[in-house]
This record gives sequence, structure tokens and C-alpha cells, in this order.
Amino acid sequence: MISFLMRRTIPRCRAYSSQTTSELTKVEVNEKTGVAVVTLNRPPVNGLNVAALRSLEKVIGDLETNKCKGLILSSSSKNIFCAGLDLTEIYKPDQEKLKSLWTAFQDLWIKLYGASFPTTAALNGHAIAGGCVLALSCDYRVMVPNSSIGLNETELGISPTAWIIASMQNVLSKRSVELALLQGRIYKTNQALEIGLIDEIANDKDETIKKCEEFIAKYSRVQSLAFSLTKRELRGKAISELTSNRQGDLQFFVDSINNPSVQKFLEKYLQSLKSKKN
Ligand SMILES: CCCCCCCC/C=C\CC(=O)SCCNC(=O)CCNC(=O)[C@H](O)C(C)(C)COP(=O)(O)OP(=O)(O)OC[C@H]1O[C@@H](n2cnc3c(N)ncnc32)[C@H](O)[C@@H]1OP(=O)(O)O
Repeated sequence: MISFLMRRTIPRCRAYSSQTTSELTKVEVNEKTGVAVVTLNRPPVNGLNVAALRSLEKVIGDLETNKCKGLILSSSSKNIFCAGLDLTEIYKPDQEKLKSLWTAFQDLWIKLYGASFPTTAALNGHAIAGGCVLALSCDYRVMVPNSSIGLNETELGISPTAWIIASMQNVLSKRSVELALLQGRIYKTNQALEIGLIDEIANDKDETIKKCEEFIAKYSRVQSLAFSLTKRELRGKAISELTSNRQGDLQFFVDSINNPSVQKFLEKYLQSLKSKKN
């Protein structure tokens, strides 16, 4: 069950009625500000499987319906924000599950990137691949020191699809996007700040959330309708490009993952992650 701490005094933020989302995503809404802290909660690394993606998508949909004031995306892990798509779901995949995974990721991106309220990522640790996409889909990113962030897909042998590139282009210069994507580069916190991949550094998780709250507070005098219409103008093109080509995008993903050389790499990659501890 999702835990809600709903405010009673902000008239535009109604109490949630849905209780169907699982513990995969926890939600707390600040009674005073109406800002929701949404916590990814799939240990050990918040790997994104279909259930986790759908859970987060539903939460964002509920926040949208309830006209909350802003979102802070965080993680229950001590040092990992999100390690991206669950690699065990894309190695030797069940084909139907693979399609569901990508479709759920597309749906989540459309909701998060297009959210009509301010969105922030409180990066209390690593944000790799799909984890970086979640961060890039928000309006603002605050990260703790000694963490890493980036899109390493080319290292995995797959190429980021148009909407993922658009999310990065929305944040970085064209030159930085080229370097980041073509090299499949993962940036340390300081480097990420230098190129603008994150907006601020915070000392710890609490401070990431505080800084995200401060960012959202800057919008308190902005009319919600003007905010959402302006955001739609800025981001709508990338979203409609995906919505008009969802099937093609899905097929590209499925073909990429099923490529024997990608599967071979994934096998070695998963082994290397496991053998780190030995
Ligand atoms: C259209 C064509 C395709 C377009 C694709 C582009 C789209 C891009 C979007 C998504 C793609 C992806 O997201 S693919 C996922 C890629 N993710 C990664 O490469 C991250 C891999 N993980 C790490 O680098 C590290 O785990 C970490 C830095 C995140 C944390 O390191 P730490 O040392 O703290 O932890 P461990 O490495 O020991 O991990 C603990 C535990 O978790 C397992 N693990 C890690 N990552 C994943 C994952 N993504 N999915 C599933 N499982 C994962 C790891 O193997 C360990 O397991 P064990 O405890 O069993 O050993």
C-alpha cells in the first residue's frame, strides 16, 4: 500500500482515493506545501521492471489528477537513485514481457516529461541509464557527491532512442550530448555539474530534498495553467513524436535487445556486476 500524508488545507490538492499502488513507490505529500516526495523502493538498486515502472506512472497520474504542487523523485536506497531498467528482464527475455517493459517505460516518460507541475530529482546516489532518463525527465536535478550519472547504452551495445536523446538535449548543449551519448559516458557528480547534467550538489539525501523543495517554491507565484501550457509548448514536440511512433520505437527496442551481440554483452555485463563482490 502506498502511504499518503495528504494535506487538508490546500484546496486544489484533493485526498487520494486510490490505494492500489504497491510499496514499489512510496508517496508523501507535505501538508503545508502540497509537494509530493515520491520514493522509488525496489531494493537493491531500484531496477525498473514492469511493476516498478507502472507503479511510478500511476503515482504521477494520481498527482496530476490531484493537482499537487510539485514532485520530488527520490530513492529508498542509501547510495543508489536508480540503476536503470532491470537487466534481468532484458537478458534472455520473455518477448511479451520485453514489449511490456518498453511500453511501460514509454508511458512513464510521457507522464513524467510532460507533467503539468514542477518535477525534480533528488539524486541520493547513482542514476544510470534508465535512472538517468528519469532524472532528465524532471525539471531540476540535485545530486550527492561521489555518485555517477549518465546514459551508458552505447557501452551496452544499444543506441538511445529519439525521446531519450530529446530529454538529454533539453538539458545539455548539443556538443555535450554528442560526447555523452557517443561515448556512453558516465559522469561523476562534479563532472555532471560542470556540463549541466545536474543543477546542484547537496551534502546528503535530506539536503537534496531541501534543495528540490526550494526549487519548486520558486514557482509558487506562477499560474499553474501558464506553467503547464508553457511546458507543453517546450516539450510537446518530443512527446508527440513518440506518441505518433510508439510501435516503431518499440520494435527498434525489441530488435536491439534481441540482437545476439547485445545478448552476449549483457551476459558478460551481468556476470561482471555479480563478480564485483568476489
Ligand atoms: C531503442 C533501443 C534501445 C534504447 C535503449 C536506450 C534506453 C536507455 C534506457 C534504459 C536502458 C537501461 O536502463 S539498461 C540498464 C543499464 N544499467 C546499468 O548499466 C547499471 C548497472 N549497475 C551498476 O552500474 C551498479 O550496480 C551501480 C553503480 C548502480 C551500483 O553499484 P553497487 O556496487 O552499489 O551495487 P552492485 O553493482 O553490487 O549491485 C547490487 C546488485 O544489483 C544488481 N544490479 C545492478 N544493476 C542492476 C540492473 N540495472 N538491473 C538488475 N540488477 C542490477 C547487481 O547485479 C547486484 O546483484 P547481486 O546482489 O545479486 O550481486
